[in-house]
Amino acid sequence: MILGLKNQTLGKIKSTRFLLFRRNSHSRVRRDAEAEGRKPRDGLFLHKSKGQHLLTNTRILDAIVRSSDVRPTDTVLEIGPGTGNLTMKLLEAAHDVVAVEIDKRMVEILRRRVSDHGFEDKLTIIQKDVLKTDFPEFDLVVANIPYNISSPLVAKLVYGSNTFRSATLLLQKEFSRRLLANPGDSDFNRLAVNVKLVADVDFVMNVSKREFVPPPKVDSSVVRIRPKEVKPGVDVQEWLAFTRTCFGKKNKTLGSMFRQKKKVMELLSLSKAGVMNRKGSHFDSDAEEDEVEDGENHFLCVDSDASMFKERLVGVLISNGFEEKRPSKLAHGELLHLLSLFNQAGIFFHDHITSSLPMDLPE
Ligand SMILES: C[S@@+](CC[C@H](N)C(=O)[O-])C[C@H]1O[C@@H](n2cnc3c(N)ncnc32)[C@H](O)[C@@H]1O
Repeated sequence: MILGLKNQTLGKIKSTRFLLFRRNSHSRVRRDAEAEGRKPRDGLFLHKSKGQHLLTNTRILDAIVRSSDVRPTDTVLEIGPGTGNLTMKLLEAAHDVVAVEIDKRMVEILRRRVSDHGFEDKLTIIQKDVLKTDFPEFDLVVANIPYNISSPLVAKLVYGSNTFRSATLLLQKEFSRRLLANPGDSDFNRLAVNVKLVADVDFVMNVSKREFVPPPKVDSSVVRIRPKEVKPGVDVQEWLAFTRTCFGKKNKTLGSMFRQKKKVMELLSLSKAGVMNRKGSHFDSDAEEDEVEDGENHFLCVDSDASMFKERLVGVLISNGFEEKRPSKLAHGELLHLLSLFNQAGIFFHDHITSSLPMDLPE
C-alpha cells in the first residue's frame, strides 16, 4: 500500500499521480524537493512546509473515527484530508464530510478516490487555506492537521463562531501535552488556560511517528476538544491580552510581574485607550477619564502619573491576596475574578482597537 491507498484504487490513482508528476516535473515544488534531497512518493512530492505526513495505519484511522463518536446524521469537518485516508473512513461513518485542503494536487487525488467509491455526493471539498476560510455549519471536527498551524487552528475552532460537539485532532505530542495541562501542573501555560476557558480537553491516544508516510521527527497524540455549553461572560480580547501578560514570564509571582516598569507603562497606555474606547460600552457609559466614581463597579479612572498607576495596579493584587500567587497555580475562576477586579479599577489589558482574534494562542 502506497500513501495508504487501497490496492483496487491504486491503478486509477496511479495515472493521476503520473500526470501530476509530469506536470510538476519542472515546477518549483520539484526543484525545492530535489534541492532538499527529498524523493517523490509514488510520483508526488510531499511538502514538509504543509505538514504533509500521511497517516497510513488502518487500525489507528479506525480508532480515531471510533473515538470521535461520529453519528450517521453528522456533518464532519476534516482539515487537511491529504490523499483521503481518514476521509474515506469518515465518509463511511458520517452523513457527509466537508474537507478543507490547501494543496490542489491532494484535492485531485481525493476527488478521484472518493468518486471511485461512489461517495462524491457526501463530500464537499474546499480548496483553501483553512485559516482563511469561513466554515459552513458542521457537527464535529475530525482531522490529522498540519502541525505548523495547530495553535491558530485550535484558536479558530474554540473562539470562532461555529457551534460543534467536539474536535478530535491528531496533534504533535508536545503540543497535546501543553493543551492537556491543568492549573497547578508545572507546565500549565497560556495555551491551556485560553483553550480550557471555553472547552474541555481529553487525551485519546498516542500515535508513533512510524505510522506516518513520511515519518515526522516527533510523535503525536490524539486529543478531543469539547466546547463548553456555558461560556464565561468575559470579553474575549481582554481575557486573551490578560493571560498574555500573566503567562508571559514563567513562574513569576503576580506581584513581581506587575511591578515591572515596562509592564506598568504598557498597561498605563492600554488602560487609557481601554477607558476611552469603552465609553458608551457596557463597562461604563458615563465615565470620564481621571474622574473617579466611587460606586461598585464604577472605578474607571486612569492616573496619568505612572507611579500612581503602579500603586493602583499593585494595590489590586495586595488587597485581594494575589500578590504572592503565581498564574500557573490559579484556576480559571480566580483568574477571571482578578481580571474583573483590574477592570473595575480602570485597568485594562486590551485597547479594543486592534483585534487579537482568532490567531492569538501561543505555539
Ligand atoms: C498531516 S497531513 C494529513 C493528511 C491526511 N489527513 C492523512 O491523515 O493522511 C496535513 C494535510 O493538511 C494540508 N494542509 C496544510 N496546510 C493547510 C492549510 N493551511 N489549510 C488546509 N490544508 C492544509 C496538507 O496539504 C496535508 O494534506
